[in-house]
Amino acid sequence: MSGASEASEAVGRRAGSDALVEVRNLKTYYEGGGFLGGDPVKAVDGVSFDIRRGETLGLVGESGCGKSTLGRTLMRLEEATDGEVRLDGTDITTLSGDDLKQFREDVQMVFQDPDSSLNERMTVGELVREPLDVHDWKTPSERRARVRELLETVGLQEEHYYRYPHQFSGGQRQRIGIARALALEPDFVVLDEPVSALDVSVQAKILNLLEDLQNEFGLTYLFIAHDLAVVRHICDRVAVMYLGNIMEIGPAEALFDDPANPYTHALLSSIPEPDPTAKRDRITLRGTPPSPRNPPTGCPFSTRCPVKIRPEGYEEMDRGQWERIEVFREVLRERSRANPSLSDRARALLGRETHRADMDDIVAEVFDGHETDEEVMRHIREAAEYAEDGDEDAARTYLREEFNSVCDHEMPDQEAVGDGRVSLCHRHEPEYEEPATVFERLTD
Ligand SMILES: Nc1ncnc2c1ncn2[C@@H]1O[C@H](COP(=O)(O)OP(=O)(O)OP(=O)(O)O)[C@@H](O)[C@H]1O
Repeated sequence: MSGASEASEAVGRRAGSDALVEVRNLKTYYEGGGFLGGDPVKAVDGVSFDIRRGETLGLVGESGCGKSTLGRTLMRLEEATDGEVRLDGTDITTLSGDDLKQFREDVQMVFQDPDSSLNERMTVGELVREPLDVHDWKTPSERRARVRELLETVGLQEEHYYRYPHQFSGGQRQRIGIARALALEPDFVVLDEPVSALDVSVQAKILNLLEDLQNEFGLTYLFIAHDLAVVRHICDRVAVMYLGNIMEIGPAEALFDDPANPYTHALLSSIPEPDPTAKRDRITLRGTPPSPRNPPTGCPFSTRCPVKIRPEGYEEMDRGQWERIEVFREVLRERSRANPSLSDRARALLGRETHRADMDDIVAEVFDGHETDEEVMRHIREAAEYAEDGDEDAARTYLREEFNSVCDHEMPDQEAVGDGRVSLCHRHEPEYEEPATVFERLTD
């Protein structure tokens, strides 16, 4: 069995058999557009998880990590590149004809921005009735009655039927969006940032409504959000996404109280602490995520991980020095990814110097004013020379070999880490220290 399918089996066993949605090794790539094509954007890059009947699974992560793409793939609004999505046991990635039509009744999506998802020229009644019309649901008079019932269910009044969306507040417009989503009595609803565009006071009302509706109709939710406080409040379990991968998934309380994965740790560390006297390990995340066109070969988080496993001989090096080496490697990665401008290429062809940042300047920028071991500086200069000669690949390979870490070149397995949680990190393997232990040392 391959590593990926073993992980999938493990995820399935842990989630039990009450899963409504089962996702296995799902990938959604956007083909490189433009004249020259290029590498695809690996927006979702091999995720496996279950969503149990009647639960709310939160999906969190920084902007661009693939949350919406994952949600849209589960809805068949994007085509999966590989892997499986089963809804109630049926793989939906290959459905067509009547089966696809039935699927479109069973699943619905609520969007962040009610303004852009509601046609301003339709009345509220027409908007809520539209899905019923499209699916030829029962008779016209039954549809009208259903719309009235739905308006009441989401807290709108019957007289709103003939009004237009622009006559409503943001919260009311989101209620219209929710009524539309519920029209065909779905089992599974993807809520994509459903309250992010609303005032805080309105957010709470919409969240309560969503909870009430879930209890009343036995709905299963995937709740996509960047606001971790909202997620903690409303979700039973949470999945933390980074660069197209799920880094950690598990019950909300356990995951928030005692994050197992270094990325979860760093993400939670960015939430302001309500009690300023409370002790919380603060870790600032350096840099930005790598491009999903060109993700790291090993662990997706390896280029920014504060507790990355270090090679022999570097374990005891102080944090600042190790971080500067990591920053220098990051600069080289960025430099080799950045396309030289046309004029730079022309100058290079003519044998003239280009305007790309001089390597000596970069080395000085990163290392000057800090104490660095002689031996480390020798390696840095050697790599800088390769880069200066235009061979960035050789520079990167040189540094990779010297500062080699398992995190750089091997994808970790999904490991069970207690309390029903699964986390993607080499540090859960027995020969390494757990992330929490290293974090504690770093923040002492
Ligand atoms: N239609 C598309 N074509 C090409 N690339 C896309 C497309 N849609 C999204 N992407 C890219 O895929 C990656 C994941 O995007 P996605 O919108 O799924 O992330 P997200 O986590 O939902 O972000 P946000 O929180 O900002 O909405 C990003 O790099 C994005 O630029």
